[in-house]
Amino acid sequence: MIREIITYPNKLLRTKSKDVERFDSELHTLLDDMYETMIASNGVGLAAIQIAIPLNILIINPINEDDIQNKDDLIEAINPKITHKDGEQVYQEGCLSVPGFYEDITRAKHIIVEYYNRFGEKQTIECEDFLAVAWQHEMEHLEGHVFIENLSFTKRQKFEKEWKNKIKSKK
Ligand SMILES: CC(=O)Oc1ccc(/C=C/C(=O)NCCc2ccccc2)cc1OC(C)=O
Ligand SMILES: [Co+2]
Repeated sequence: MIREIITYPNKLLRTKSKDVERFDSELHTLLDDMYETMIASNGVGLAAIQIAIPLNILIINPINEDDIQNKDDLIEAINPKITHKDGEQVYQEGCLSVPGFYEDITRAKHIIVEYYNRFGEKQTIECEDFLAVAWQHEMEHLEGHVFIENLSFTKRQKFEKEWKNKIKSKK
């Protein structure tokens, strides 16, 4: 089912998530709910903490070259660890927990990640460019960070001002 996505500055987003211990049907339901929730909000990536579950789980469903978000390309990662990163790239990121705000963020260009799939099988993925951005963005959520924390002081001030006006205009 579709769950509520918590948004900045909800304190829960600052939680450091814990490793998954059991690869059971409860985990599978959570993964299915994360997928439904992400797709319903036009997202390409989601970490469990964004639906208030402090577990090291993230999903990424990249859009392919034909501009289709194919479920065949869905990545479900449990207890992921980045084992290697190098290079540098800038990408304009957005986040379902910071709706409507986009900013250029610098991250590693190429990474290697080890993680477990929904059946507890160990996987290793090597990726770069967009997929590397998505992985690093979602992995930051597991550490209790949101992408705007990478902004320079001045850009962060600009964001906070915009965000306050946005929330005021909503009320
Ligand atoms: C108003 C609003 O909510 O705008 C959005 C903001 C973010 C998003 C999705 C962001 C997202 O999936 N981020 C995952 C992390 C990521 C960032 C950059 C590149 C790879 C992976 C969707 C939005 O909704 C629409 C309709 O575009
Ligand atoms: Co995000």
